[in-house]
Amino acid sequence: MTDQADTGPAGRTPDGTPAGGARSLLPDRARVVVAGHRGLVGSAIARRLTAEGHAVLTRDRAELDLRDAESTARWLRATRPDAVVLAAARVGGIMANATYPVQFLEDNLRIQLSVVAGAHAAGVPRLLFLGSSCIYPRLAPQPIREDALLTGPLEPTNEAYALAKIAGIVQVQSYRRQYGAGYISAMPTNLYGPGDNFDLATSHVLPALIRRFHEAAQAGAPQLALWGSGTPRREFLHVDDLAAACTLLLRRYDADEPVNVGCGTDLTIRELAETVREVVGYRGEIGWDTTKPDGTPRKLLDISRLSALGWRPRIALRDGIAQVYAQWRAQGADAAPGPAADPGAGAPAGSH
Ligand SMILES: NC(=O)C1=CN([C@@H]2O[C@H](COP(=O)(O)OP(=O)(O)OC[C@H]3O[C@@H](n4cnc5c(N)ncnc54)[C@H](OP(=O)(O)O)[C@@H]3O)[C@@H](O)[C@H]2O)C=CC1
Ligand SMILES: C[C@H]1O[C@H](OP(=O)(O)OP(=O)(O)OC[C@H]2O[C@@H](n3cnc4c(=O)[nH]c(N)nc43)[C@H](O)[C@@H]2O)[C@@H](O)[C@@H](O)C1=O
Repeated sequence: MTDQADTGPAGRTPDGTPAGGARSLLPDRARVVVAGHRGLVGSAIARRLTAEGHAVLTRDRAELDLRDAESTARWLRATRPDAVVLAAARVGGIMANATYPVQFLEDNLRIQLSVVAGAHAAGVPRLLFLGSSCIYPRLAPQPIREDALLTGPLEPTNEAYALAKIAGIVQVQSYRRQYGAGYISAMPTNLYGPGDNFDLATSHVLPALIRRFHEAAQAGAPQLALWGSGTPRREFLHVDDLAAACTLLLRRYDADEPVNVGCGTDLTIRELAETVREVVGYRGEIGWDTTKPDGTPRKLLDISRLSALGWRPRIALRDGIAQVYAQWRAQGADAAPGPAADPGAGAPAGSH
């Protein structure tokens, strides 16, 4: 069995070895702060850590704004965890990134400064920083290796966010180089899973397509216009697979270079749309609104570094989409009215 199976008895990893133990960089029953614990990624990592027998420590945003360096440092000093996972960030899809570059740059820089510096000041020995595949050059050779970082111009629609994330990587590397801190970075590809953001103005493509196809099917709309040309290629990883990679890295990885986390295969947005359409059961026509941006043409990650540690993704894309769609409907979220309803349904810019 790989290190990737879902759960095991408390205190043990899914491959049956102790969650901590002599070879692990994370002690048994570690106390781990998860910053961003209510988000897509943070909640999945918190579930995974709990399943492995660790204690997850959190603070809601209403009590602690992580952009506030002093309060964050005070909380980390009082908590003194064994490790910190930094999964708090301002996150969004292509339109949110392109529309609010100031917030994507400044909020993320401030959160990273607070949490990483605060963890070091509190003597926290392990920290995992979550970056993103958008840190790599827009036209990086595919699949993208970690050493492609800073070798070319970035994708303009998410340049501000990417630069904040690159600063986070360098910050983590600097604490390692200057102070010998056991701080590491993971670079996930596009993620999806339970608890994703379905707000059409700010979401990533996968939850947006689930919602838009669902609403178009409910309305009996004959056509639905999706964004861009449909030709960009993306790689999609279920967040539970990411969470397994993150706890593996906390246990086993202790080096300067970031680690890519992807599933190893990609598909076009058009192919993704066909898959989501089938899962949801929409029978109308798909059009493409080419006034909306495509973003990066392709960003498939090279995952050899992570694979060498024994990690494998387990959740097939179609199964994951069906799971997320079922969960979203079970939560009654599909019935929610409001401003996020899709103005594009039934009014495509062009059909193919
Ligand atoms: N989603 C994706 O496709 C990808 C995500 N990532 C990375 O994973 C990480 C998490 O992303 P994801 O889970 O998708 O994002 P979400 O938006 O789902 O979650 C972000 C979390 O950060 C918290 N947060 C944001 N700002 C603050 C703040 N000022 N103070 C306290 N908490 C704050 C949010 O709190 P609240 O819930 O209260 O709003 C939320 O819990 C990010 O670093 C992102 O770059 C990387 C690649 C792809
Ligand atoms: C994770 C990653 O996520 C972002 O980068 P992105 O992958 O370009 O973002 P996306 O998921 O929003 O779009 C992917 C593709 O899909 C197309 N698309 C079609 N129809 C819809 C649609 O309805 N909504 C959205 N959002 N996209 C659509 C869209 O035009 C694009 O071609 C950045 O935040 C970046 O910083 C980052 O890290």
